[in-house]
Amino acid sequence: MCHNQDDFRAFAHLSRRSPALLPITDFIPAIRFAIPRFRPQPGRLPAPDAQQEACILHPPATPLQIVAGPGSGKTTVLVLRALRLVIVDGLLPEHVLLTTFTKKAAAEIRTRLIEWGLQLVGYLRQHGPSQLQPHLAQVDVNRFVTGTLDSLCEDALRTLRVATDPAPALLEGFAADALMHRRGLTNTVYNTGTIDPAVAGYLANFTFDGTAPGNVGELIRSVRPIFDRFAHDIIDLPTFQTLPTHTGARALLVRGYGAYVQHLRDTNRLDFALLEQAFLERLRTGRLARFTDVVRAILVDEYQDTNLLQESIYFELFRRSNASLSVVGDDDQSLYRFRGATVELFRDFRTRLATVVPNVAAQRLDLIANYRSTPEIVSFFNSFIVNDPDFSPARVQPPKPAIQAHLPSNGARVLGMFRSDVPTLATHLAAFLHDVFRGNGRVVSGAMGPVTVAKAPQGGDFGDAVLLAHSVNEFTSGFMGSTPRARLPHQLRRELASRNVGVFNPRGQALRDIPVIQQLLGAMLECLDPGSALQSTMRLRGEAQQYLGSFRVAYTQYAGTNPPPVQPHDLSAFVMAWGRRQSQSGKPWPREWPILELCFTLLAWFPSLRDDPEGQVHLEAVTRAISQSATFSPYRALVLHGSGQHDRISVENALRDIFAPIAESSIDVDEEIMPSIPRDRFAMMTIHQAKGLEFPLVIVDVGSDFKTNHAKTRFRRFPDQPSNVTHLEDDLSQPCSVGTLRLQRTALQRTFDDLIRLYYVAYSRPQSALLLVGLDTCLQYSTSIRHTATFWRADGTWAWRTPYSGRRHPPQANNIPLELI
Ligand SMILES: Nc1ncnc2c1ncn2[C@@H]1O[C@H](COP(=O)(O)OP(=O)(O)OP(=O)(O)O)[C@@H](O)[C@H]1O
Repeated sequence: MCHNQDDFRAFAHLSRRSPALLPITDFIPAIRFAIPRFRPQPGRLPAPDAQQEACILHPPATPLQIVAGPGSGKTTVLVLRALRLVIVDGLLPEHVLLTTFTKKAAAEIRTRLIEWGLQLVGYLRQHGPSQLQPHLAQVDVNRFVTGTLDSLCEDALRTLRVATDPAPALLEGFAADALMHRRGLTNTVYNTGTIDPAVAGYLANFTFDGTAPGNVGELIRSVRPIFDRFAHDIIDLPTFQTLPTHTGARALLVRGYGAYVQHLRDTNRLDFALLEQAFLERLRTGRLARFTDVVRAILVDEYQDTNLLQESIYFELFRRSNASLSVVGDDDQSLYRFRGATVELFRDFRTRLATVVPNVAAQRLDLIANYRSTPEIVSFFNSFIVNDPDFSPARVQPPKPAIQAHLPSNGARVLGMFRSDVPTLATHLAAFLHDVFRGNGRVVSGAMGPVTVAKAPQGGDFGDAVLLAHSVNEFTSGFMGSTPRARLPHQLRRELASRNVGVFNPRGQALRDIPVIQQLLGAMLECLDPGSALQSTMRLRGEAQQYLGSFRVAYTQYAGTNPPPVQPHDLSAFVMAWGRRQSQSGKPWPREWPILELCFTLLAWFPSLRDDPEGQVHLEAVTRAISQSATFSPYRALVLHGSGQHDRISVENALRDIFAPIAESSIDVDEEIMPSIPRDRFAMMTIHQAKGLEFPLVIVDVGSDFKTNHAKTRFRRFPDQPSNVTHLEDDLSQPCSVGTLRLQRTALQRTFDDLIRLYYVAYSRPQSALLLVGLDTCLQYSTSIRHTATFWRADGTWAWRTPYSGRRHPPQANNIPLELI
């Protein structure tokens, strides 16, 4: 078989015991000599430990699945394994591909590879055997191929093209949505201002509240996940459109999808889902030979969040390159079902790989030693993950053993702060944080006596703490005209501000609601289209008109304060002159003016967008919207002058393609834009964002939104309905090859699984202290507020409550494993 011949060629290289290279038995000692953090020290456990060593030294020719608990050093292991492939097995860094889930994690891996790689290579150049030297002379540790799978696909498609494959342009979310609307949905699903009723009826199954999309914005938001899933789930479209229910709607959606994909193809653009699809297609048709010929090792981090399309890419790469394959993940930390992540692909990795590549038997190794958290925290998240017996079949079989704590105790138990209302909670939490980071610490009771929760003596600051929540929105969304209410993140921001402490929560509000962004956009609007002369004649949706109006008002009010600089001209004068296309420098007005340049010029009057870390993130979101609009908007984000009717149309296009999407909240603040946050800021982030991170003090909001057992909040704590994402999985199960795999658990079970994994990730982030916060109604003995995060089980039993002996039940649950402060 061709595969086996290739196998021989590649693995002969990998398993060669060449005397020219470092013997495998010398690798770990070399690490310990060369890299300071692995140097043995009295009182420190040897690192890497025995389990990590087994993973690093595992033979490259046998695919490896590492099931790694939180804080078990999986990144460490991946990096050392990659270095071993170079030093022991003679690969060059450019042969080794390492992928992970986020750009941030990829950057972290790269930093460690380069730092440790340089130390190791430097050491071996001096102390390694002479036969190793010619190989080391070729090793450049900067050449490891690292990134997210998307970034690697994009790179490969761009750089490894044959002359007939043009370089594709990659579209960001809102640009892809705009084209999906214009080229895919219009004239199929959406005709002359109306959404096809059959399609609306079908989509209602997957909207959050079960109502059909009522306008184009909602239509786009409900269709996008379906189109993405067509690619990620590798949906067989002919089967999909002949399913017995909603057949007409399915057929229309498939037509719309076809038109959208065709348009992108014709104009040589790709959205993110199609990027991976295009990569796989080229891989399969042998058009990426230059890539597969070079790859000798593939190491994948965060494999538990892989989708079917990505799995197909990895398997195809493996099949074609016969590279050494190692995947690392933690089924208990899979969080991205809504993006098509399918934890079963990790759970069943070995059997799935064997199906695709016969005669290959992957091996599983577990990493269960935790080097991040105190034993009290480890024991807390261990008991959390086994709390609900109904969850256990969802885990890797057999489940990895309980995580073992390796750090010493600091005496503190897991803490809880529960108050009667959010303002009190915010005040007390701010006071606690202030004591810890600005005062002498806060004394709490520990199992062995009082313990002081205090900042690190050297350099400890607010940057060591984080608030994690399912959502960090600072306000509730106003419902039916009601005023939005300030949530814990906002109340805490105010409380900390009153103590002169800044917060970093750039995703706390939609871009369109941030006052300084409103002022900037209003100024830009008044430059482009003074007095709404054009805007008022355009057919924009009500929400867009309304917000664009309020941007202009925000600008007018701000300009009224005559903000500096006022020399050589003030803000109003600049905007008015721009509106008249009248140069203030006496030069003739250019024929084309990039809107991005207008934005940057205006920044002179908006210093917080330049200097404040939150402002920088918001500004970046706006400038990305402008530059992305240039990829699809007919006038490429330019304003024309002296070109007749094009002058007007260029402005109308800018309003429609840049400003309206911001006004309709179609542009997100990218969670990966993270400027360097000053250490004295207190960060708030979603649990999703915190994946892979660690902090000395982690505060998890488990209940500040739950005063009563309101039906509307159940999906966040104790769902009585399957989530819309699991509904969609069910709907697509037949035309998807992993459909039945997912259906091994009911949609409601999967909805619970997602919540359990979410809070498991949250509870495993802290190093020294974990504090759960919420309203005290959540802890009452007779509470009706069930919540997975507070150890309720799907069958309605509650681990924190045990039978009482007296006549009246106690006011508070009697088995709460928290030190309440
Ligand atoms: N053998 C070891 N001895 C001491 N510390 C270690 C060892 N291995 C890893 N660590 C440390 O443990 C912490 C967790 O490691 P790492 O960030 O690689 O975890 P992870 O497995 O990726 O975690 P998660 O899955 O929760 O994101 C890091 O601070 C790392 O330096």
